Amino acid sequence: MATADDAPTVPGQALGGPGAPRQRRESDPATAAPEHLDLAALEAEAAALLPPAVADFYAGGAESETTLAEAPAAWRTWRLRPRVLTGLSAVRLRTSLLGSDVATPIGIAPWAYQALAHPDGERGSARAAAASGALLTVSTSASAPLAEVAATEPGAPKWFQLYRQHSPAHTDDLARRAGQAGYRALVLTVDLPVLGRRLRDVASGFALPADLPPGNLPTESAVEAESPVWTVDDIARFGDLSGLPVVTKGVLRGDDAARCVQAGAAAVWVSTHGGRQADPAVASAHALPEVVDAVGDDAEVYVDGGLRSGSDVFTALALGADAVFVGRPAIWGLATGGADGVSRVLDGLTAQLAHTMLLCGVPDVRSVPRDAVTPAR
Ligand SMILES: Cc1cc2nc3c(=O)[nH]c(=O)nc-3n(C[C@H](O)[C@H](O)[C@H](O)COP(=O)(O)O)c2cc1C
Ligand SMILES: CCCCCCC(=O)C(=O)O
Repeated sequence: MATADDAPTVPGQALGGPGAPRQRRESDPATAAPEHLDLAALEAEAAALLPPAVADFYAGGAESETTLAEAPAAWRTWRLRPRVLTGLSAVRLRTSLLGSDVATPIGIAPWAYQALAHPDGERGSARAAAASGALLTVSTSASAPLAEVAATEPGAPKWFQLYRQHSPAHTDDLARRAGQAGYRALVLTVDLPVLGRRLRDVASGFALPADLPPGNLPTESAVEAESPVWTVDDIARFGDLSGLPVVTKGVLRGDDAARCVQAGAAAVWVSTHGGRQADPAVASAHALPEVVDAVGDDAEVYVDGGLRSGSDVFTALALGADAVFVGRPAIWGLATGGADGVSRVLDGLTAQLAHTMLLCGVPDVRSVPRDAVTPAR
């Protein structure tokens, strides 16, 4: 049996068809039958386990929550165009992102304060990503220090997401330390010049508990607040400081994507920040083609937002994404099952992707053809 870690292909026979093995190994998407992952049930389970204000902080979006609500539905405005009679019986899931080899094109998006969801926190996400062969993006607002998360499964590829939050010196220091700690890319989140108005948090009075570990907060007692705004010049500056390729996360327009790449970004990440920033904003599923066209072959393109099934992931790859990332599904996995829960989500989605590829006659995640999807009529 091919596994995610030692072989690039996943045979179709194992993907829940007649005679498919029921026994499941972590890190082996070939044996994780698609029906084993029920994200709606997982979401409900997580909401019931978490304190209501924390559950709302994770689930919520900004303003009218239109962007949040439309994100999953926007992927379903595309339809698959299966190719038949291909003789395809195995698919390749392994790919390379900014030079790092991964077993699946589905990674974990940066999300803040993971210790609020489960004691495993960011270290749990790191273990899960390593077990599933997936890329992990670690937030500046992590509840564990960046070096400790990097040292958890040190051989597994991780990227560090940078926010400006405190003093300029502290931000520079985080970028330098991310490079030294072994992160393989620096992700600048550019869609948060100011925090979105999250009305659920206002209503619940959500505040971080006093005993939440400080993570990457500065240690100095007097800390000035820094404007979170980035400019295009920061792409080269923070690339130099960290020694890492820079990814700009939160791009929704082709012209912005082209500016990022011109300024030195190695990749552009299409995102609405999970509907937590501008609202109502264009859905990632609709912004992606414009960004892909603008970037061409000059940089990699990733996407997140509302991806909830293997066919959603397949659609994103067909529209030109090199990889996708999930936020809330990883939160639900961590909240309900710690590191193992996150792995189950990653493996389940990867198995669903493999299943869709087999159904559509597409052998390789690195070259899903654009004509494999069409707008729904
Ligand atoms: C609770 C929560 C915390 C987040 N924290 C961060 C963060 O620290 N940095 C960041 O760049 N994006 C953050 N995001 C946005 C995610 O990286 C990602 O863009 C989004 O969750 C993707 O949409 P999805 O949740 O529908 O998969 C956060 C999202 C959520 C839901
Ligand atoms: C400087 C802003 C911190 C934001 C915290 C995490 C985040 O991105 C979110 O969406 O929430």
